[in-house]
Amino acid sequence: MSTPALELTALHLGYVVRGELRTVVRDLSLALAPGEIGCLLGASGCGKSTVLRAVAGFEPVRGGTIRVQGECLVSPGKSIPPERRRIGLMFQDYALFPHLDVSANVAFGLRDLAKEQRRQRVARMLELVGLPTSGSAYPHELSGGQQQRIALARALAPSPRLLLLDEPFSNLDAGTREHLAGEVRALLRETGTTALMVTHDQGEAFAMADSVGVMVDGRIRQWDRAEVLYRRPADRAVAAFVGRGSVLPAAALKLDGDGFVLLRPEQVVVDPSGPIPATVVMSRFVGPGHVCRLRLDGGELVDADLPAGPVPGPDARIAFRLADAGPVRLP
Ligand SMILES: Nc1ncnc2c1ncn2[C@@H]1O[C@H](COP(=O)(O)OP(=O)(O)OP(=O)(O)O)[C@@H](O)[C@H]1O
Repeated sequence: MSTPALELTALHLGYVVRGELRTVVRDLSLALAPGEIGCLLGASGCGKSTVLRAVAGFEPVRGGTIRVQGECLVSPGKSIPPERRRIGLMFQDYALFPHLDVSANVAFGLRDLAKEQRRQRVARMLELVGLPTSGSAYPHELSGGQQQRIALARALAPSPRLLLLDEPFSNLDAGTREHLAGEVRALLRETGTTALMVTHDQGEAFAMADSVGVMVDGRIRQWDRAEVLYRRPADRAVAAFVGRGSVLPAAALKLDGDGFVLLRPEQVVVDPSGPIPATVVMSRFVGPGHVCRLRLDGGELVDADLPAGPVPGPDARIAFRLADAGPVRLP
């Protein structure tokens, strides 16, 4: 394998609170190939922003190493300062400078370039993010989505070796978020930029990333492609965090063996001759079909996505079978 663009090895991170070290990230390792987009996905407080801040150089590392393109930035006793890391940032709390126009914002990291080169680079970046005529606008004159594109242009302008994105679209409405995530992904591809993003939003993670790490309590539980996380979650915590579904004892679905299985809503097939009886608790039209909640006779609740057509009302008795690609057994 070629040298990873980013390599975190056995990272330990924490904060000193009232004189005591509180570890919040434990033994975290990951590697991104050149041009790869990775994402840490996890609930609030799991430690994902701390990882990004440590890679940027804003948090001390308590153990482990950070390498970018093979260069060691952090190891025991060594830490290269943030301004020498050549890493681009798109952080929520690193908004555009309100008193500078768009061109000056994008030019911010280009002070080493001659004036004409700088002007050309800014124009190229504004074109890249689809806002070629916005150079003289001020941030407050732009929409939230446009501001994020300018923030991206500013981050990419100095050709960073790595781009870090912290919940980059969380202030935007759901439609804009999805659209922009797709656009930014295409842009990073076009520029061959390696990126590490963090978010608690699965939609954002899946829309952007090649590889996603689900983080629980300071550790990566599973690092995989989105589809693998969805279809073969490594444990119950990942199963519960990624996608909709129900974690049930195998016996509740009349399957052999002990242990638990993950049943996704699309794996429930309503069938009058199916082996599993249930009662409809709730059904809601979402177009083109319905989302339903069913109660099994043992009391377990199951989410089901039913296709378009008549849907039994609340309290109706139904029966279902499992789709061929049935539930996944969980360790
Ligand atoms: N400066 C700090 N001093 C002490 N503890 C902190 C500090 N910053 C964060 N923490 C704690 O570290 C843990 C991880 O915080 P972090 O911000 O990395 O989580 P996160 O997963 O990014 O959450 P969010 O999505 O809410 O930003 C939390 O328990 C938080 O309270």
